Amino acid sequence: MTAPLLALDDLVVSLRSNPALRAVDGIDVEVAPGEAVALVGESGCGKSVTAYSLLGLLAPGLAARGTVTLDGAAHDLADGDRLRPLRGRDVAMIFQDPLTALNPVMPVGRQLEDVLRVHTALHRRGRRSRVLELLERVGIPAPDRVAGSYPFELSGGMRQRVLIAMALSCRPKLLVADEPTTALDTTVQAQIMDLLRDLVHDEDMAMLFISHDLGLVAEFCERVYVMYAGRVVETGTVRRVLERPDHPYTRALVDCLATMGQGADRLATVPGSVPGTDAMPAGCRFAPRCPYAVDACRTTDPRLAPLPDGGQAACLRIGELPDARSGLTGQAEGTR
Ligand SMILES: Nc1ncnc2c1ncn2[C@@H]1O[C@H](COP(=O)(O)OP(=O)(O)OP(=O)(O)O)[C@@H](O)[C@H]1O
Repeated sequence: MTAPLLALDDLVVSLRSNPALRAVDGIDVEVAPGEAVALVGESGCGKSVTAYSLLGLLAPGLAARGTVTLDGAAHDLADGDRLRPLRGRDVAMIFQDPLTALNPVMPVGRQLEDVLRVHTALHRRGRRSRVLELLERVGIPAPDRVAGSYPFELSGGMRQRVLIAMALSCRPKLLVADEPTTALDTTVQAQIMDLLRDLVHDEDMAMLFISHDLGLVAEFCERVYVMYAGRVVETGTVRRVLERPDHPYTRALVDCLATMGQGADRLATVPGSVPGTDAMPAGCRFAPRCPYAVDACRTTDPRLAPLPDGGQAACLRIGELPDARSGLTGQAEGTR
């Protein structure tokens, strides 16, 4: 791999009230220039906390440690304030709910101009025309009218486009997108995903895409990190992970996707739930929900290890599990 654009090294995020409790527990993530990489997992696995850490935007009750290296320059993640200059300039983020990220009492054009004033040397007229150019770039049909609108006057899809324009305004090298389409209906969701795909391609921007939706990840990303209970449990190319998921948790997620593909009328879910930071099981954190778990899984904490066909997974029973393809529909062995 070429030198990564982004490397998160041994990120740990703990609760200030009790540092023994960890929302993220020692993960490494790399993104190459121009690459679209996903963090995937159910709600509560630590995806958002990971993204916020690298932008120095963690909630006050949480503390990060570890290193982020961006374009060759290393930064200590413990010092969120020092990460601030990276925001907007090198890394931009778009959020789940665009309404909370926009100022409700200022027209969106002015908000975009403000970002340009802080981060560029453009003069007033230059900023004005750049705002219109950016709004046009993100597919807003009447940029002049939209620039003068307040956020509440725009639809959810339009607001997300405005936020994407804001993220693009300083030509960041990396776009972090945290569930950017969750709040939108399906048609608009597809339009926003198409827009993001085009931008990543045309602007040669890298993307860290955060989602619980393996289907979106499959369409959109090249590599994936599957997170469970604050850890990365599997990583590899999206293609390999979807076709031959190795970790039982990834298999369960892929299974849900396959069930939905077969026209299930309910959203398929993995039975059980992700443990909270104060209830992490000993041994493998997925063992209580894992159909393949044996006694050793409940006492030994598995570490990521290379897989024969590329990527890595953290499971004691890799190699003993049934073929992943049959694992999609097959039953677990009677090994409990
Ligand atoms: N401010 C906070 N204080 C204490 N614990 C937190 C805080 N924010 C998140 N957590 C905990 O950290 C863990 C990871 O949460 P996180 O929001 O990163 O998960 P996620 O995978 O992004 O889920 P979602 O898709 O719902 O955002 C969870 O156990 C959560 O309860």
